[in-house]
Amino acid sequence: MQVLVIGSGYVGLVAAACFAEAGHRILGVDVDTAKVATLSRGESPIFEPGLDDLLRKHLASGALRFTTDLREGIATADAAFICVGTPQSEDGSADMKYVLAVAGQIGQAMALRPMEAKPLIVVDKSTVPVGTAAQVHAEIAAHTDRAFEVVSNPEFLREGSAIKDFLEPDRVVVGCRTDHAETVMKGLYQPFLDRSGGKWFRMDPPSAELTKYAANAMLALRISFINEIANLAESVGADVDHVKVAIGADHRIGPAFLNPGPGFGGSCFPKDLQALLKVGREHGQPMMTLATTVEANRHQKQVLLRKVKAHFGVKAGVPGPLKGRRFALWGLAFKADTDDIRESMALELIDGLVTMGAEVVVHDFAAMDAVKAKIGTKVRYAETPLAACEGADALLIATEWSQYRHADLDAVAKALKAPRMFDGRNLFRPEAMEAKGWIYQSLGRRSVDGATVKA
Ligand SMILES: NC(=O)C1=CN([C@@H]2O[C@H](COP(=O)(O)OP(=O)(O)OC[C@H]3O[C@@H](n4cnc5c(N)ncnc54)[C@H](O)[C@@H]3O)[C@@H](O)[C@H]2O)C=CC1
Ligand SMILES: O=C(O)[C@H]1O[C@H](OP(=O)(O)OP(=O)(O)OC[C@H]2O[C@@H](n3ccc(=O)[nH]c3=O)[C@H](O)[C@@H]2O)[C@H](O)[C@@H](O)[C@@H]1O
Repeated sequence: MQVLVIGSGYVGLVAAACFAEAGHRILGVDVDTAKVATLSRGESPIFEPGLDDLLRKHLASGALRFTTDLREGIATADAAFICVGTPQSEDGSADMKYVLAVAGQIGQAMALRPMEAKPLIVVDKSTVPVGTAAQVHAEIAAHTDRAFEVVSNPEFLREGSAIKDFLEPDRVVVGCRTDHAETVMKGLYQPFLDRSGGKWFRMDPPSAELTKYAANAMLALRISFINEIANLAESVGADVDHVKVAIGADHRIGPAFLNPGPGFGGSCFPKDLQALLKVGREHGQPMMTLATTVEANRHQKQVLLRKVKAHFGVKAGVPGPLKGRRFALWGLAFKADTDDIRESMALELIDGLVTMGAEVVVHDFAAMDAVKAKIGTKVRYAETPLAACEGADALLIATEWSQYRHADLDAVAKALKAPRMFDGRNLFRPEAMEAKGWIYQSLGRRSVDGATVKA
């Protein structure tokens, strides 16, 4: 099949590369000329494991090409995927201006399609509020009398494992009204479902649109829940590692996605929660669990800072004890295996520490450039995890890069002024740290220096 993928960000690039891998001919489109030039040279503008290889492979084979002009591919395309951003507007709702702009461009370009061509399947893959398929339909129809159908096909990939998630999906959700649309979509996705044994769900477009928000909201809620259990575990002398494994063994709960952390971030959970809250308000259906999840996450994003302040004896409004101290910070991305720092808790931590007069030396395996571009010389940047620790009063861990888990802790202890760690990802076990003589605080387990801090 011939497919246009409009928007070459995390979702569009991964979709383009994976559809090319499945044997389709893909034209990737982006308004950003620099990005298109980079991509056309076979370089990925984002860090995503496995993406570079697929891009290079299919640029070389000719299955994949990039352009700034969607008109180049519209005449012969079977489907056009809209994968542009839907950022948060000031009132919390999803900003639809990029999606609707693309719909308008598709509408205008439709004149290039032969009258007798099969209906173009226009696919909303961006995360969009319920009713968007109808809006996109109206926008395209305003410009053309050629046949098309708008389909909702939300994307569930995670950054850092995006290629695998796309090639081996748990499920594919397609909101469509006709069998032709379902046939085209199945033609694209069946190879992936064959590989993963994933499920196919056909439904109406509004249900597909709501499915996406419901999935992200449920996951966000789950994380906030385990974070609260972790905070409570510290206060009552329980160990969240035991609790999460035991509750996860109930098949109704399941073991995945139950790791306490320093608050969820990223480009999607925070904005999608706000968008769903807004939809609820608009329809007189307050989403109370979600409002609480947002609050709980705001609180959780301060968890490491609270622990540091308590440990060093910062009293309310008197930041003195942190003035002049140096902290090593491992991890800047909102999670491991990505360069994405959108809504990353590490940035809030840096802010808090610097405001109180501390110096922060940071390290990350992929997100240093993004942080440099955002906050410049507010922090110092270290080439290696160990270098970040030289002369620091403590090591803070915000991102769970596996390399950190395998670091030489004896060398790290030597580099620090004192072997002191605040671990926001529970990379190590308290007993092991105790045996090595560390002062160690983590989430939902006992503190090794005995100074358990209320979260
Ligand atoms: N990042 C993720 O992990 C996931 C994102 N999503 C959703 O997918 C959508 C896209 O997200 P990302 O890929 O992260 O966004 P992104 O911001 O990385 O990429 C969007 C791309 O669209 C391009 N663009 C904007 N207007 C355009 C136009 N008129 N024509 C062509 N290109 C245009 C931008 O230049 C940019 O390269 C959002 O709605 C997001 O919520 C869904 C699942 C996962
Ligand atoms: O709509 C989206 O954009 C995507 O949002 C999330 O994917 P992503 O944001 O890439 O990352 P996740 O792995 O879900 O992590 C989100 C946040 O939750 C945190 N998290 C995750 C899992 C966990 O057990 N504990 C935890 O604190 C992560 O550290 C991170 O800050 C969803 O998992 C994807 O299914 C969805 O497609």
